[in-house]
Amino acid sequence: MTLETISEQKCFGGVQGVYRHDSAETKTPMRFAVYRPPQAEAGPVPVLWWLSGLTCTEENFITKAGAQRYAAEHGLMLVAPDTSPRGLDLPGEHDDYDFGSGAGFYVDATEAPWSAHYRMYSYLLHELPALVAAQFPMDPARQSIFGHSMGGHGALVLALRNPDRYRSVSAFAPIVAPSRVPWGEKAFTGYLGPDRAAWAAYDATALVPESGWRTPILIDQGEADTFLDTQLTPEVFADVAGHSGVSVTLRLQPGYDHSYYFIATFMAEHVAHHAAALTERLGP
Ligand SMILES: N[C@@H](CCC(=O)N[C@@H](CS)C(=O)NCC(=O)O)C(=O)O
Repeated sequence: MTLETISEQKCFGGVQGVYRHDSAETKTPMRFAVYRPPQAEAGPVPVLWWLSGLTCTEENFITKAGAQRYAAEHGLMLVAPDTSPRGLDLPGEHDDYDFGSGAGFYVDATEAPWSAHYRMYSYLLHELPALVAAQFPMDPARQSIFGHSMGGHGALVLALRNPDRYRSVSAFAPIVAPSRVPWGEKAFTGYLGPDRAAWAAYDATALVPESGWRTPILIDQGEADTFLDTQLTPEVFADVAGHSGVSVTLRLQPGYDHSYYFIATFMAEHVAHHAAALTERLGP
């Protein structure tokens, strides 16, 4: 596994890096960002995965969210991947902001031509963790995940389908019921085909009842977010989770919109939420 360093810069005593590798899952070069906290110099540290929303690359989070300060305080590594394969030119791939490039929706596509490359679910569950564990001082036994909007959807789906992999999950303005909202219906039709039965594997609200998820889920949602009622609908997830015995803290934040200004405002609390789970001693 060859890793190319794009940049490395000192940040809050640690190192913010951007890297590129050839992905076996997407059959494209993929970029991702890793923040190594100062504690990583002494040995492996827990890792907190961040998944971004529509139109983002690996850059938005590391330049706008302000998470490095809190990761350094708690001794957590942050990893932020890109949101889709890049460098392809599939038919229509770059036409819309909510489908194709920048909009991989963290699924393994089954519909041609996307199925050959748009395999972000497997990329994030298998390939990238193996690469990061091999190349950086990451403790694979301590992983958590969070994200924004489409990335909140990805974080919830990865966590709910893999409760033994991740200790905690949180989200900012997540898409929680993609099978029922226009962004999700468009993406899932394109990537997974018209059979809605196949969509449930990537729908947090459909997954949560049988997920076996155990730790409290934190969701922050701006009340002035213009996507709230049409695309995000967090109360739908909170209701179903509540009836399934999964604890969800849904915080509606007055005046906040969908932007990284909102994310940055509540970032400290999300990193602390994960740090508590990642540094808790498990077992006897
Ligand atoms: N209306 C927006 C929708 C995309 C959007 O709001 N993207 C959010 C995630 S869903 C984002 O994080 N954008 C990048 C940024 O703010 O840095 C557009 O067309 O660009």
